[in-house]
Amino acid sequence: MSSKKNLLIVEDDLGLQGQLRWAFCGYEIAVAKDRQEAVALVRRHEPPVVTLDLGLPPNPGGVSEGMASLQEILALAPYTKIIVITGNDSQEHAVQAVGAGAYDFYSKPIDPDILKLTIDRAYRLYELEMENRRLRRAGHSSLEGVIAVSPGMKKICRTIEKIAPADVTAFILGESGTGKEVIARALHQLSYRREQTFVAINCAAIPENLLESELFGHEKGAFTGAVRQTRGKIEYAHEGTLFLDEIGDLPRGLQAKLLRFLQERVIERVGGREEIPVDVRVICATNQDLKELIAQNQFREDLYYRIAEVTVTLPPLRERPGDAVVIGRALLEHFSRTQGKAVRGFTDDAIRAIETHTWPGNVRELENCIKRAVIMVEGNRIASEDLDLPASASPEQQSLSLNLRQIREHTEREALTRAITLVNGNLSRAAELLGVTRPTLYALLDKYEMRG
Ligand SMILES: Nc1ncnc2c1ncn2[C@@H]1O[C@H](COP(=O)(O)OP(=O)(O)OP(=O)(O)O)[C@@H](O)[C@H]1O
Repeated sequence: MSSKKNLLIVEDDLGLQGQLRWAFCGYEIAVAKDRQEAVALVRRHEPPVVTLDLGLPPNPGGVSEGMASLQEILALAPYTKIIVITGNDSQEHAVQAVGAGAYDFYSKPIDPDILKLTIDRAYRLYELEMENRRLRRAGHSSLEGVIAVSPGMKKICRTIEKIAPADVTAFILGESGTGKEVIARALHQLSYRREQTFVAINCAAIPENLLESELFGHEKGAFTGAVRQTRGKIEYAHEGTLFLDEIGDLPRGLQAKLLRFLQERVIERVGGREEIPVDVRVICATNQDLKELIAQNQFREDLYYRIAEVTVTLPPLRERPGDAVVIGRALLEHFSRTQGKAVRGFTDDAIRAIETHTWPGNVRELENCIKRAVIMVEGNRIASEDLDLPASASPEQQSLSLNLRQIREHTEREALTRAITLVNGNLSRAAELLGVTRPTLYALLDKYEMRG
């Protein structure tokens, strides 16, 4: 296969075709004379860049065929960079074409040297976007649904990978919206129970008098309204995973019953006498300080040790350098698809705003913010004002440390993450941006365990 870059020239004028072929001989060139051929060649070669004459047969004097070709090519290959070639008196059509998704326009007469600059720029952008997408996919960690680039979260992903195959009871701690349920689901997906059900129950959302039967089920006639035998969530999760969210809100009486289940792996339905063996993996989560609840006698210490066989503490988003931007990009892609809007990215100031905001509501707040911005934005890129965030964190929101080594390490880590995020993971460019050599960059990445 040729290592040359593919370029498709869509041009009906034979003279111009020859001139362009010759001028761009450094590229692997395909030439189409009309819409049909152009579309066929896009299908075959998937060229990253296309030059497209707007005046094509059967309407060489107008722009309808050119515009239709533009739309068809973009529908087939939305990342293609199309440079529209127009007559020098049709600026209006050029602008219209860019509005319809063309990368740029060029007015005749053609100066190949100048056109080549535009084409080269289009290639660079295309490659950058591909790298960006690759990175975004890379940001999708080995854990389903979990996007993470920060060292803290990567470490957590490794922990989850390790504990998934073992049937230990995991305890996930973290502020609201940090992704505790996402991590619990990912843990289930990585375990041998993945084919079975994942049952989630929020202990704080169900009134105390209903929670027992919700968890353990009940026999017919166990209480007024118990008209038939009903299985509880624990039984539903048999052979799968049971996720008990807000475990700190479990009433004392039920704590004893849950403890017994965790020790003996049998349940008794409310009003029942039969012991039913259930095989589930239990994952608990909370954003409360259970030690404090134990001290206040609101949570049983023996239950705590039973559920916390392995504790995973999710850092808040503000302590996960780089995560807000990569998660933000994935959310932008998701919401622009689901909202049917062609939003292509963030402006640099929007990225800075995302990086500097402290996200007290964590990923959930980020999610709401990006969704709103996608709905409200008028152009095809989200700017900082569309995000509607405060300009920057107030000094009291930023923790102060007076230990010089800690400050240096923290700053270095942040600079590395920022640089790598800004250049979409291209390490040569990150080294350039940081003013260090590549080996120095690698050494720093190793030092902070930020590689791979
Ligand atoms: N690392 C991540 N990558 C992608 N999406 C995430 C990530 N973490 C969280 N989310 C998304 O953020 C939202 C909140 O996550 P989740 O419900 O897991 O948080 P939580 O800590 O369980 O919240 P709460 O304590 O309020 O129950 C969800 O929509 C989830 O999909």
